Amino acid sequence: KRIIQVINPNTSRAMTATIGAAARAVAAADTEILAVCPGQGVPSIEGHFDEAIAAIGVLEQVKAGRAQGVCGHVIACFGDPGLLAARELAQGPVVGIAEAAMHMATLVATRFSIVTTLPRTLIIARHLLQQYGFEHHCAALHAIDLPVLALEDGSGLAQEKVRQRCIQAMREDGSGAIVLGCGGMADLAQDLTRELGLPVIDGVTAAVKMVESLVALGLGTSKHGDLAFPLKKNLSGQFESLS
Ligand SMILES: NC(=O)NC1=NC(=O)NC1=O
Repeated sequence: KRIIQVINPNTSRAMTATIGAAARAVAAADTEILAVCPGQGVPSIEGHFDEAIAAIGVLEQVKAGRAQGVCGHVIACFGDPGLLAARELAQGPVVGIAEAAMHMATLVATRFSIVTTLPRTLIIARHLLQQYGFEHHCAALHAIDLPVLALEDGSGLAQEKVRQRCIQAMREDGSGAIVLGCGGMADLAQDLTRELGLPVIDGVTAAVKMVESLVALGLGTSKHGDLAFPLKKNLSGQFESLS
């Protein structure tokens, strides 16, 4: 059995459970999913400040996962917080859910739309599109204008807003696929794909299958160059455990 660590970078246990369940639903029979979140940090990630805080928890979880012998890691927040830093720490592959969903969307459609949570996180998705080279593949970005944790409040309001936004995007954007822009939306993709009749892609499940593929191909994070293990130095205070 191989173990894939799926890290929810925020501290919401309910969202960690949603993410873990989505990952397990697609994992191969010989893949065990270890769904985790930081013990301390930020309850939801909705901006640059939250991402900076969450990145430390991601690194701590990657280090813990390595000690537990996981074969790869998923960063299950649509900002892919701490992705490159995590790759320096990791031996196995590290895949963020934004990059995973975007890559998958480009394989099934010439252009895709993104539906995410708060408008202030749209710039983060735009930055990732530029960083990953997908800005010409993304036709439009939309926000449901609800906070991330509205997805876990049990009312179904956020889920209905996501559905409405996806229907609008399908009608107006000229996109062939839609990317769900939050780890907490992971359980919506299959039903929306079926109802709307176009690929609605969740990054958690996409990332799990990409990590399985990378591991199957013997591809871990390259340690040749800038993703080599961090330079040895004395980290102080709360960062000592990351040495
Ligand atoms: N755009 C987002 O909603 N990003 C996210 N914040 C979280 O806390 N989890 C996400 O996926």
